Amino acid sequence: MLPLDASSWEVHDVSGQKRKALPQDVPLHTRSLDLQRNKLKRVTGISRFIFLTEINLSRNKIVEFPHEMHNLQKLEGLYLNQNNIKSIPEEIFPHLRRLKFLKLSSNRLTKLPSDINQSTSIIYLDLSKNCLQDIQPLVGLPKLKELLVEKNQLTELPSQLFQNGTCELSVCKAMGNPLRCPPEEVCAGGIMDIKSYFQQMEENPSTRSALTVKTMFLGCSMAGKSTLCRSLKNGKPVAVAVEDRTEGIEISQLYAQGVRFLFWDFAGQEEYYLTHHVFITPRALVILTVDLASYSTVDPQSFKDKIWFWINNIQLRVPDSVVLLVGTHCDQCKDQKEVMEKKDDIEEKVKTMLANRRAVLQQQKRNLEEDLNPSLFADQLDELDCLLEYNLKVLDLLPINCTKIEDVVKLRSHIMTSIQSESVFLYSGSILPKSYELVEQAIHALHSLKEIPQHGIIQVEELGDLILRYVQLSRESLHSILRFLLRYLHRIGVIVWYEEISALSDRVFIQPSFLITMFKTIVRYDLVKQLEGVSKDLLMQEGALVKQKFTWVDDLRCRGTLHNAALRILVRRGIEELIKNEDDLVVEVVGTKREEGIILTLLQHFEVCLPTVVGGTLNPQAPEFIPGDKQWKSAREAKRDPDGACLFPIYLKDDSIVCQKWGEDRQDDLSVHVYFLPEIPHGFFHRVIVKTCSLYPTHWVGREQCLLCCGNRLCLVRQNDKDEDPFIEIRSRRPEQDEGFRSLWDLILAVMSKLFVLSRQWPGLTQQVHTPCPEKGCPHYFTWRDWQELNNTDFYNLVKEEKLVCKGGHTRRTELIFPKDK
Ligand SMILES: Nc1nc2c(ncn2[C@@H]2O[C@H](COP(=O)(O)OP(=O)(O)OP(=O)(O)O)[C@@H](O)[C@H]2O)c(=O)[nH]1
Repeated sequence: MLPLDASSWEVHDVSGQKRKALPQDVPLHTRSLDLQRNKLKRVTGISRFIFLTEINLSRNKIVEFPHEMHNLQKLEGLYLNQNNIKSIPEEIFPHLRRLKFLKLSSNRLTKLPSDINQSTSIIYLDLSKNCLQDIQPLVGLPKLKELLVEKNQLTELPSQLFQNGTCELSVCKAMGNPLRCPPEEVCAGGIMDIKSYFQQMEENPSTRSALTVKTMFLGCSMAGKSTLCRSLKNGKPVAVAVEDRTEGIEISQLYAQGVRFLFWDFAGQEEYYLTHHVFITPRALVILTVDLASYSTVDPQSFKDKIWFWINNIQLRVPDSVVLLVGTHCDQCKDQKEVMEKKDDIEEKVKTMLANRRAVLQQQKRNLEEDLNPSLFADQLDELDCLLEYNLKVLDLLPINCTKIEDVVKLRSHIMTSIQSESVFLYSGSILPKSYELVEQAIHALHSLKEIPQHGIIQVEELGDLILRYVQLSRESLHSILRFLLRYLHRIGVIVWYEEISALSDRVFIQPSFLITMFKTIVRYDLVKQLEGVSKDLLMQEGALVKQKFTWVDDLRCRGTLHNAALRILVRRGIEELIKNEDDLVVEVVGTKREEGIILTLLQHFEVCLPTVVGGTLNPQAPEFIPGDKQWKSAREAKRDPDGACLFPIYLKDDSIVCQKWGEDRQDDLSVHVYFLPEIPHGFFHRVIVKTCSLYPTHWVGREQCLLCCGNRLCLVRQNDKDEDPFIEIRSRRPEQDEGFRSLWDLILAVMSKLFVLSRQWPGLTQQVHTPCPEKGCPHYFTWRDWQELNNTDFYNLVKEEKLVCKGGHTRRTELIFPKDK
């Protein structure tokens, strides 16, 4: 663990020994002392060790920064991460002149000592996961190269830190702060973007902070989201006909009192909900709409469907959002008393729900801490700490009648007050240099002057060239800010730019609603009907026959599979209804038999669908999966066939195919349970299917189960949310001939690593892996260490090291888990 090169007699290791005080037997000449993972609350007596060059006190319970540290003048490396330190006294760092490496992450620091910059040798400084509001004291550290300040309460970074000449910073990580200056999107681009931002600020300062609020309207179907959205925009009630259901997402803008609102109205039906993750971005204002007239205080399901489901999903996906509850249809309630009763009931239940979640996480933390070997769970404990730090703000419910003008006005001013209150909505303002504003204005101007096509799809490079005609900026200056600006505009909902998808990163969608319209043509509750309605002419354009249409309809209905030719027809029809004579655009979006279009790339990227070969039998010749072996041939090649078909798990109706192939569970099946905390998010399993199946040449899928096959070995993945603690089970079956036993575990591990990659898309989620104890009648599980490491660890060693003991005291033979040892 210690990077310094110390001879063994100078190194003293007393880590992980549950010590509450410094051990007596540490030799005075010790150079490197490892005390991590103990139970120290104070560090008294450390000043005797004046030869120490390095000390590791991480993962203890220290509450005060040890004052005696100032005596350790030879100290070069100091680890104090994962403690409970709240403050650091003055007069310590000026004595630590040789200190190069300082790790103080995961503490409770609110302030830095003003003299920290007198510790002039510091090269590496980790202050992430604290509560710091200001890091100005760091200005003046001449050798600082790497600065980590993620997940604090910083609203600004000191510009002096990034001026050439005053410091040598080459790495700065500052995500997870309510930053305004520079905004977080700048920090996401790394040190060069931050430097460029401050340079622009110097050249084109702006004191105005741009207040743009992405407002997402969520809630059940018919709750009144579109009505709210349109009424707010018009400042008076706008009636929405019952048959005028939102499909996908509708976007509109409102300028009010210097604030720009971007309203994203999400359709409430389930089919649409499963694509929302494509468009939900963090730190938005969420208006959760509840129809109060149909809400029941006595039926628990009512709260569950109308509120719990939504808050839970928001919490799992964007845990740092602010949720404003709005109760509609008040006029259809009996009287004011009923409205108030429902309001109180909802608020009370929301409070209980949030408190319960917290309690579950805390209990889970205690369970892990009390385990025989808590150090195995260090990473999971950190993750739980992170979840506990997230604080979804749910504001009180505002009851309104959408048909009354006073109520619409009341809601508008309520929203204004909420976002202007800093404590509620920290993220609404970003301070941008004037040049950024000019570039954004230019983009809008170009669009309204039709220099950017109406559909808004344009290459980043072409956009850059057009902007240069409107804004007086050098090509280099524009180049240095354009990517940030696109990232920023994407986050606030003005444009859509999928920077992370390599096939699309060179394209910007200036008009997000166009993109959504394309989505709507495929992801919709009545897709079967749409497909049935495809005309002969449209079929001919694609070179298809009426007979084929019936096959498509049948495959979609029975197997949740949509042929790409059918997809092309539906999307083309959707586009042509909007835009005429844009053949190139149609090809770009829809694709051809040989080349995948934008829409298919997006649907696959966001795991809405999985390219698939339907059916297939066991193939004993299929290559064995060897983790880490890049040469392994998976279904990937078949995957990107634009003339193939795609499986849409959202359209799957049952599990019959899987049940039929798998039969009954067997006693000697190996099984692993992955528990998700606080629960498995809605739509998660669909994406599990998409991710895992894409790895295997042969698979069968059902609504909550999928069966994978590699060679002649079978692996079943299924969701179980019927028990109190929901889990995903991975069951693997011995083949008749035993020679492939090792691969069973490989299959399991491969599926698990996919599961964990996927679970990272839900920042409000954590998971734990268990293997049920095979001892007859034993209800306990073997708990595994954190599997997140799977991707970057040699997991053969990881598994080998495990000594699995269940709470009933049974040990599991490791060779059963890892037969390579035999
Ligand atoms: N009387 C009354 N009717 C309302 C109120 N709010 C909404 N409505 C009506 O309820 C119906 C559904 O409203 P929408 O705004 O379309 O609901 P939505 O949540 O957007 O529904 P989806 O598009 O399916 O997601 C419409 O006919 C509205 O006019 C209200 O406060 N009072």
